[in-house]
Amino acid sequence: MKILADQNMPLVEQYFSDFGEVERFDGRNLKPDQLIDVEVLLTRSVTNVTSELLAKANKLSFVGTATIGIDHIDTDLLQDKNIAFTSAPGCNAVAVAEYVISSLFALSQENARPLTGQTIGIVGVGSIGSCLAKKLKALNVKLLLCDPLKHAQGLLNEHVELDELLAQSDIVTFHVPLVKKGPHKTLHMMDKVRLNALKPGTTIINASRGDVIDNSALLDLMEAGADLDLVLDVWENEPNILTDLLAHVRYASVHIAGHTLEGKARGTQMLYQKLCELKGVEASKSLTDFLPVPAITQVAIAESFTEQDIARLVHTIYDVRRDDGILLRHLESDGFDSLRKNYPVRREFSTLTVNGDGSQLAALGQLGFKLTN
Ligand SMILES: NC(=O)C1=CN([C@@H]2O[C@H](COP(=O)(O)OP(=O)(O)OC[C@H]3O[C@@H](n4cnc5c(N)ncnc54)[C@H](O)[C@@H]3O)[C@@H](O)[C@H]2O)C=CC1
Ligand SMILES: O=C(O)C(=O)[C@H](O)COP(=O)(O)O
Repeated sequence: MKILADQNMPLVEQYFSDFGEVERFDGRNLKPDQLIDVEVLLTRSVTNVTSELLAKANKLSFVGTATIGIDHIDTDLLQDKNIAFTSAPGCNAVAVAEYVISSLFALSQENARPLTGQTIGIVGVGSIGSCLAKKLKALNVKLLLCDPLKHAQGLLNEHVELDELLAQSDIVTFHVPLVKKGPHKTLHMMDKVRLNALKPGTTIINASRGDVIDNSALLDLMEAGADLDLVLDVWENEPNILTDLLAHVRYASVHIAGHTLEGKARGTQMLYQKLCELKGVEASKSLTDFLPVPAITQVAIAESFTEQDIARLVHTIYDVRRDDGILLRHLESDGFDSLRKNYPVRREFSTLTVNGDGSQLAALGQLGFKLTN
């Protein structure tokens, strides 16, 4: 069996070589000829799986994307062609939630404004939004949640309409899929009108898809002197982003919010599990077979600790400012995709065990750290 996999997908040889020969491809430059005789195609978000790409795919029976987002895949086409498909729902939800939490603590430190008491609006309350909400409940913040689809299904009681959420929140973070049309479209959900209506001092975090915010309208607003704190991981027209916007962004990164070692590896594993299911074989390999021991595994904490102590703990594992530095310093010379390809190893909070006593400790467990007691 011929298996074609994105060059930035970890552990493919380890998981898939029992099925056949693995070949790698450059995600943004896959050509139809490369799909001749390929049975399994494993992609990430940068490969558009369209009828043009599949024009010569004579043996393709399975397409998997090791991502949560599926806006790059023509799923109707795959269904028409009877090609099995899976994505990796939730694979990097923890990673994105931790990216947001790292950003919140960094801003709180730099703005000398504690998180406690602030109102945080989460737009899109699926895998990522709900994982984030659960973690944030440990921090005494007020949460507002907006997800009209879940609300309509009876799965979210406390839904707040987007415009109300924008008016009431100090910080707004987006976790919606890219939906280009229909009543719940998210393309330019933050258009010129909504951007202009934001309260001065609002923080906007986008780690969903770049097109959710009209980047040109945002640039115009920032150039006109708007007082907003921007944390952007995703951009319109990646990899050729609106570089003028960078100067106005507090933390700018190259679409890496989900790129923990665990998040990416979980994505590969989920595709492996699906292929095993389709082939009727046992999925015997698991993440623990492959993930290395992290550099720091244990830390002790005093019985009583402050928000600053939690921030230090969070930033011991991941400080978003490390990624901001990478983008601003290297974008022109290295390019967006090269920075993504060479992204330094990042681990999740759960790799750190916190030793301590006291009633406050549970909050660290809720944030995702491991506890001994
Ligand atoms: N920056 C990064 O590295 C990553 C970005 N993502 C992006 O984040 C998105 C969300 O991921 P998940 O939470 O796992 O997806 P999900 O599908 O579990 O949740 C998305 C939620 O958004 C809601 N939603 C849809 N349209 C909406 C609207 N107009 N207003 C408010 N809510 C709406 C849905 O009802 C759903 O509950 C993905 O589709 C992907 O595009 C995902 C992983 C990593
Ligand atoms: O899961 C998603 O959706 C994402 O956006 C990925 O985490 C990042 O995409 P890649 O380009 O690394 O596939």
